[in-house]
Amino acid sequence: MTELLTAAQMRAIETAAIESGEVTGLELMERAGAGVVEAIFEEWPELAGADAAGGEGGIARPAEKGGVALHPALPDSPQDICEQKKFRAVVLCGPGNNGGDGFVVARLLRQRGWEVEVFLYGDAVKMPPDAKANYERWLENAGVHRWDDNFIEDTLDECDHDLVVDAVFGTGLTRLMPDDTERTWHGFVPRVFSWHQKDRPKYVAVDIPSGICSDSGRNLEGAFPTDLTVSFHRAKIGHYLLAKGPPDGGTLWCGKVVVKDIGLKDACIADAVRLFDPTISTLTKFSDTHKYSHGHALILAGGPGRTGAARMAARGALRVGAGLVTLAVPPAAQKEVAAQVTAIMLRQVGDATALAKVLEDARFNAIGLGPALGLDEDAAALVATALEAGRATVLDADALTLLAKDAALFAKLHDKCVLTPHAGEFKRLFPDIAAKLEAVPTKGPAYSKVDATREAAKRAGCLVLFKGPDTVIAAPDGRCSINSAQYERAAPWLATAGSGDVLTGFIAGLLARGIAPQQAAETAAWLHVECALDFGPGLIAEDLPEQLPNVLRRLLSRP
Ligand SMILES: NC(=O)C1=CN([C@@H]2O[C@H](COP(=O)(O)OP(=O)(O)OC[C@H]3O[C@@H](n4cnc5c(N)ncnc54)[C@H](OP(=O)(O)O)[C@@H]3O)[C@@H](O)[C@H]2O)[C@@H](O)CC1
Ligand SMILES: Nc1ncnc2c1ncn2[C@@H]1O[C@H](COP(=O)(O)OP(=O)(O)O)[C@@H](O)[C@H]1O
Ligand SMILES: [K+]
Repeated sequence: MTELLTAAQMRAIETAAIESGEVTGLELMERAGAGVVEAIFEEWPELAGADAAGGEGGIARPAEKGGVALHPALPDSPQDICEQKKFRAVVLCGPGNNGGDGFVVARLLRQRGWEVEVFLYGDAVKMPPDAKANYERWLENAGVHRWDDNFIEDTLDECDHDLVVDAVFGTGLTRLMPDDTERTWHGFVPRVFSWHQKDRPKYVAVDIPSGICSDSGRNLEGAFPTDLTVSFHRAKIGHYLLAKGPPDGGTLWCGKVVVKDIGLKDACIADAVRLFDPTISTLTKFSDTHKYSHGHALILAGGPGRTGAARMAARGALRVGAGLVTLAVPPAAQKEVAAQVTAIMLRQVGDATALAKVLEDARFNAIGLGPALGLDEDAAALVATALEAGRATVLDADALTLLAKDAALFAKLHDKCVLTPHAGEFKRLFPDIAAKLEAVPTKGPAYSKVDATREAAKRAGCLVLFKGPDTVIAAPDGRCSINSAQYERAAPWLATAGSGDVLTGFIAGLLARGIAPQQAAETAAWLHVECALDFGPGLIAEDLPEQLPNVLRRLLSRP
């Protein structure tokens, strides 16, 4: 599993490496800049075509150290900049070490013969030492434009650039994007999202798009969207939490995330958030004795006309490997369900008393309930009885709404429970936490979906799986992972009616197999996305369980 870091964790790793003497900050910055250039050429090999003919010093410019004034030898109109055609880049540098990385990128591109224009936001005199060293090194052979929103906007509009590098702010973004970057942002958004515009420049973010908070993924107003984001050592949490999309759609701000090794060692970070990837051992844990050793899941169905959700959950539980699955069905819906299922068993459960009777059989070791269960008192009594049984239990949909309405019911949650809210259900269950998440952020690090899910899990005393393309799974003790359906795992067609019901079944099935709640929820969520990717667009919820054998076969044949 890959660790995702916060800015503070990344800074601590960097500081420890520098203090131990194994590397200097300047070396790390050089590797970071080189990593960005390498990633650019890997992503767009056609840009690597330039030879090093220009070389450093290829364009003679008087040196001017220490100042931020517009360099006297630089052209002062976009037309002048555009005069000559070779590979062209604009590098936007900020006042911190992110800007320092930008100066390295600018120098390395220039060494390859590129024409590079650099704009600096902020005061060079106040730059941190490594960034300043690279700024000064750049000034030895070239110049820097002082930040001017209008000039940048016009330059980008009028010139035939191949590349724009955003090195304005990285992990050090602490407050809203400044007003004087606004026009540049207005220029970025339509250009980056006009995907069909031929020959538009490639947009690359150093570490994270400026304006996106690296701990929360939230947009501190005016984020610069990009095609490619190049981060260092480990991806940051913010790369995987979905910021609200730009005005014209929900495309991700980061474009694609590439992580470059800069020679830092792994550190043991106790509370790191992880990007989930399953271990095969979880799924191969088939016993060779009998079906009961693979557990028996009980899925509660709703009344007549509302049994489809539970049937899909039951099918999911069976496909994921529960030894047996029984649907607990109200008498009035018995015929409807019997006509539709074969491998799944049925039990009549008319009320909470009947459920308690069924659960006297200790072989029912996992329960799934909520999808289309109903919201009346009888349904609430079923939830109470299920919780009192103390089994591994996944609660979804109506069960979550019932929990939100009744504090006494909520208090019955225990450490073998898994709650699977989508954003609306999360808000019903944890309105105060959701309000913090919905509040417009004004500073970094901003409150994140990870923070919210951890807080919810602690309050509920059980595992919480907060759904979405960036599903966050947190345990009460703070252990936390993200199951991403973004970037190369994007599967927006998974957002289809009933797909959450199947997820409930996957979790219940894995719980029945004796897998602990956190591992069961993480594995189920991962398999769920994998099934959607395997099937592709056109998917409906019923397809998900049927896709599982293919996914499992592929997983089990992994080297
Ligand atoms: N850590 C590592 O291992 C490595 C890190 N590396 C690189 O360093 C980057 C982190 O550098 P960083 O810490 O200097 O922060 P950075 O993002 O440049 O910004 C800080 C500056 O911005 C300013 N500022 C902030 N918000 C603002 C706003 N809204 N509006 C205006 N100003 C604002 C802030 O001002 P202040 O808050 O101090 O007043 C300060 O001047 C990281 O992303 C990576 O690229 C690599 O070299 C490899 C190794
Ligand atoms: N854009 C998306 N990309 C991938 N998966 C998504 C996306 N939006 C939602 N999902 C997933 O789809 C499922 C929807 O579940 P839910 O909202 O409970 O729907 P339903 O109640 O119809 O079953 C969840 O597993 C959620 O994580
Ligand atoms: K950046």
